[in-house]
Amino acid sequence: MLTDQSSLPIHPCPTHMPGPSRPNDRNSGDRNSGDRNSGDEAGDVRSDLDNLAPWDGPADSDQPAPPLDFQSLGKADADDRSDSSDDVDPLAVPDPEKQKAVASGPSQGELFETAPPPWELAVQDDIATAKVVFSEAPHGPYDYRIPDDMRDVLEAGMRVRVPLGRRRQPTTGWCVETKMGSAASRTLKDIAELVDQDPLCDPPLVRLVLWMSHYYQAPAGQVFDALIPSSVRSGAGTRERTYFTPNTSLIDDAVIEGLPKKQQAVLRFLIAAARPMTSSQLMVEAACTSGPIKSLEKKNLVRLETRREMATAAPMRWNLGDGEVEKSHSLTDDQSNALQRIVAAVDSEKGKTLLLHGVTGSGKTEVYIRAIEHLVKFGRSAIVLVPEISLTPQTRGRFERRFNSVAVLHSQMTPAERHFQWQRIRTGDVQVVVGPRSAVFAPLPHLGMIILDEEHDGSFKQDTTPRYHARKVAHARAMSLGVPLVLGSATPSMESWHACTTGHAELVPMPSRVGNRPMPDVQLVDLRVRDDRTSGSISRPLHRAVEETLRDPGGQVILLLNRRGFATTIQCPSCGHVVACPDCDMPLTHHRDGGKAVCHYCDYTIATPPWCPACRFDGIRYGGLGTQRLEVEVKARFPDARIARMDSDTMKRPGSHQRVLSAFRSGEVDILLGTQMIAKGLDFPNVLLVGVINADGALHFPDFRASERTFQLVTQVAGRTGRGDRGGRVVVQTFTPEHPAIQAASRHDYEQFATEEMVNRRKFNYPPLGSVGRIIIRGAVEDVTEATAESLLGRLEAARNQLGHEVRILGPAPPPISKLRGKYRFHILLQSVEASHLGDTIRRAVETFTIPEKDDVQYVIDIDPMDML
Ligand SMILES: Nc1ncnc2c1ncn2[C@@H]1O[C@H](COP(=O)(O)OP(=O)(O)OP(=O)(O)O)[C@@H](O)[C@H]1O
Ligand SMILES: [Zn+2]
Repeated sequence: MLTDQSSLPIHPCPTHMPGPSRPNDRNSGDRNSGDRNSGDEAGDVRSDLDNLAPWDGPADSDQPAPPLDFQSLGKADADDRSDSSDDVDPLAVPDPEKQKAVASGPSQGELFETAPPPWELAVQDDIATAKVVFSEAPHGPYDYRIPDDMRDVLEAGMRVRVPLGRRRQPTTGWCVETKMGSAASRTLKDIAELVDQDPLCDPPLVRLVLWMSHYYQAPAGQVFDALIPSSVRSGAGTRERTYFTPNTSLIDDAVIEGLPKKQQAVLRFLIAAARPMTSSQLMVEAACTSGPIKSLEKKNLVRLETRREMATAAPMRWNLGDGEVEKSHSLTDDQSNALQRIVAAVDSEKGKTLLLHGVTGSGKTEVYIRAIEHLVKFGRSAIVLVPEISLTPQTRGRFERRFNSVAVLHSQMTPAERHFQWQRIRTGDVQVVVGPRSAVFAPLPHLGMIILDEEHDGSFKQDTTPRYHARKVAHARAMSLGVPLVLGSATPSMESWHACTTGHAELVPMPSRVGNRPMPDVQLVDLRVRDDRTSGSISRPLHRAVEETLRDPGGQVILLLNRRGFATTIQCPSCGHVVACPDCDMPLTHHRDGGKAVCHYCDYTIATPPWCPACRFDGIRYGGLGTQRLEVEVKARFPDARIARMDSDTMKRPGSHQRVLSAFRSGEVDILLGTQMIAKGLDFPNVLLVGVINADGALHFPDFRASERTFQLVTQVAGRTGRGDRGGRVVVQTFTPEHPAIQAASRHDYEQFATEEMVNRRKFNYPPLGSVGRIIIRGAVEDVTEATAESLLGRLEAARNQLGHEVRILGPAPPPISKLRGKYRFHILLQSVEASHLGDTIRRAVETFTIPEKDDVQYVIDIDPMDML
């Protein structure tokens, strides 16, 4: 990859490194690292930003690199686009040396005043070095010498143990590059030890790590940790076994003849077996005790080799005897057209993005399956990413029945299972990987396609470092391998829709439902109209509709309320006091089971106070509506109906999700009520009515995506009905029936919504028309935190001005959650039409930005944030 050695920034052995990130000062790197165990935002801490070396080589594959100018979807931030406007490597990371006006680290010149004499250069050419990054601060990269005996073994993507600073024990890091010759080799320390025998990441994945590290401004070591599950890193479910082989160089007939009888027998057996054997295998098969084996070992006539192996056999395959059958349907016209276009993309062997815009119930899954069937014929494999909640037995079953070898990854696997699946995937045993966002990293050796189902779903964005979006990473990975990326949704994200209008993705519409079923009728109930209102949360029209549906034999109802708990505020009617979380300043939610008041941001829980904690007034009031209160009301209104509630409170135990859904499927439940969990992907033909209790819930958030979320939620939940031959209808309760998002959802009109929404986004160049970055600053003392935010703002403005980039910088301001887990929060928003300008500005600003340890303030960079809370 690297050709011009002389221009390399040399990262000398850490102990010799001056400057702010000097690792021998143990604390300096951890300066901003805060409390690593505090949950969501833990660990996503910036200290010194990586001095990334110039990883700007071409892709390893001989596939032509696709053009990269992919507005906001997968724009890989290739700043060196000017070099070659067309063939830009999607994983290219710009050369910091080219960009840096002020070098932050020591340059080669500063370190070595005189050039080494030529004879030394000749020797140095023969020195192999490795670049190593760390997940804990200091993050590197630092160069190390590769000892001769490791030269042929060490590759990028392996873990190594190396001396770091003054630490007594070697530190584990990831090798990201090996190369020959280094002018500074005299000062380099040796790699102490290899942790892995084989790389855990192949070269394309290593490049993906480096690209993610650059784009998301996260330490490469932490990106590796996100890529390689901890169960794999720790070898969960494995054990070490020692194997014996004959030491042929010392063995001849005379030697064997000279041995005692038992040892002779064992050695002959081992030679004849012609494979390495463990001592227990030998003892059984050669019918001996451990004595002769030990003697042979002492005489050096057998060689020992330890290997780490899976201790357990395959975890059980999903129990397919669940009474379901998977029919292979004859395709609808929409489906065959969509399939043709995907197959054409696969056969073109080019990286290409397709957006499958299929209305709810159009049969998108069948298209994915057929497309994968096409791929598997050529020995290739696919990744299917789904929202975690869609990993229901229904989805698993669909894939497992149609392919011989499927790996389903989900959050309830044991570490050993996860490791086992990872190994299976890596050996090329698996045709299809189905899983949530982290499955985008599945190490399939012959990856031929990536599919994101429900691509608009918020769960594809990770909310801890590295704060990646699986769609963007999937795009980068697919394009670098030259394989298609298929995005599927009934309500595509504005990003993906925009990519189609700019020619960066191909739109594949599926406008009709399977069997030409009509889309369900949607009735809007205006909650401002008195006559329709009741004292509860279910309006008269919705009440009537539920009654009618329950009278229909087998008719089922889904009710959506996107708020869990019983009451969302606990307020004193006398003094107005609201019971709030002391750590987050957010109102506590009353949960009836157990009489608890819970903070939904940090889980802080107290017994619900019987009187006002402020004025002792005896008559505290529960306001607002959660799913628990709705359940109580529904039970009272429809006493004969069988009701199930589905939200994260009732779905805590493994398998509970599946139990409720199969009860609903088999007709043992008449009314299923719950949060957005029930809005996604469910396919039940007897659902004749969907009720939305409050469509405005998400509308008034201070977030430019509020309309989009509302449209998606209402459209998706509406799509759960009318999926059988019995039709279906939808009742949506709202205080703003005239809102464009609600209007468009009521007509199932995505295009109308998208067109209007794009006009709004254009006004302020919000994504997808521009890029947004967010920096959250948090600390224990409010004004110190604010002052830190202000000084970061100054850096950002200076960086922008130096670079001459057009970047709008807003803030610092307190976000809606202005206090979380006892820390005050401020945020700064950055906006730019060019993603790379935004990234450069932040990178430049934080390069030398350090916060005094005593301030106890940390900051987090979130590129393409999905929420502003
Ligand atoms: N060609 C076909 N003929 C008959 N039934 C089909 C066909 N294709 C799919 N189906 C069935 O139609 C139903 C809906 O399919 P699927 O769940 O894939 O839709 P979808 O497009 O993913 O919908 P949603 O976006 O609402 O989740 C499933 O029960 C599936 O088995
Ligand atoms: Zn809290």
